[in-house]
Amino acid sequence: MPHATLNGISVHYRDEGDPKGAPVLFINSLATTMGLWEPILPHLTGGLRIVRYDMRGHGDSEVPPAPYSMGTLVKDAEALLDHLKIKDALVVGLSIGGMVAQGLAVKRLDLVRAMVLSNTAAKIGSPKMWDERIETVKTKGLATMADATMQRWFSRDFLNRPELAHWKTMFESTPEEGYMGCCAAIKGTDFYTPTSGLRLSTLGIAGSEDGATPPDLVRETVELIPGARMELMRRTGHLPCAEKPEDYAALINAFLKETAHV
Ligand SMILES: O=C(O)CC1=CCC(=O)O1
Repeated sequence: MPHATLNGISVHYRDEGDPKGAPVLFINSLATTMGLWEPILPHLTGGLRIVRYDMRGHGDSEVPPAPYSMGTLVKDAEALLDHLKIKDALVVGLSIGGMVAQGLAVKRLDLVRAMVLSNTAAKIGSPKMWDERIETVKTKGLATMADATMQRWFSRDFLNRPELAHWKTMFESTPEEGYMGCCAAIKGTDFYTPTSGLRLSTLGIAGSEDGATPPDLVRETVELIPGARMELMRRTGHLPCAEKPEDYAALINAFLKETAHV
C-alpha cells in the first residue's frame, strides 16, 4: 500500500481507478479509516480517479502525539493532492473529513472543484464535550466508548445488523492518540465565517437518525454556501455510506454529472 511523507509524517493512501479520470478525494471521519468508503466504491460512476487516505492518527498513517490542529489536517489533504499533482477534485468529506474539506476549499480553491459535505458542520459539538471525550479516553480507554459511539453513528435498524461488528472493530482499532488528536482539532474549529465566504458547487448529505451531526446542523452549514443543495437520507445515521452505500453513491454520481465533473 502506498505511503507518502507529507508534513513530516507517513500518510497511507490509495490512488485508484482511471489516472486520467475526474479526480475524487474522500476524507474519512473520526475513528474510521479509508475503509469507510469501501462499500460505495463498486457503485460509483466508472472512469473516476479515486483517492483515499487515512487521516493522521488513523489506520496505517503515522500517529503523531496529540493534539492536532485543523490547520494541520487541512495541510495533510493539501499535501496529498499536491503530491499526486491533482487539481480540481471533487472532495467528499464526512464529519471531521467534511471540516477538512471546508478548510481545504477556503485555503486552496484550485484543488477543489466541488465538495460533498456529508454528516458534518462548520462547528461540531462544544469545547467542553470534546474535552470530556479526551478525558474519558485518557482515564478509561477508547473501547469503553464503543457502544455509545455505535448508538450515535447508526440508525436503529442498522444497530441490529451483523455488519455492525465491522464498524465497531474499526472504532476500537483506532489509536487512542490519534482519536484524542483529532478531538482536539474538532474542538478548535469554527468555520462559520470562512465557509460562508465559499463559492463553489456543494452538496450536503445528512442522515435522518444521525446522533452526532443531526440534519438541522448539517443544513445550517450547507446553507452558508449560496446555491448549495442538501439531501436527507432517511433511516440512516452518521455514516450513511456504510448503511446505504448504493443510495449514497447515487447521490455522488448525480452530483458529479450536475457539476459537469464527468
Ligand atoms: O461523535 C462521533 O463519534 C462522530 C463524529 C464527530 C466528528 C467525527 O468525525 O465523527
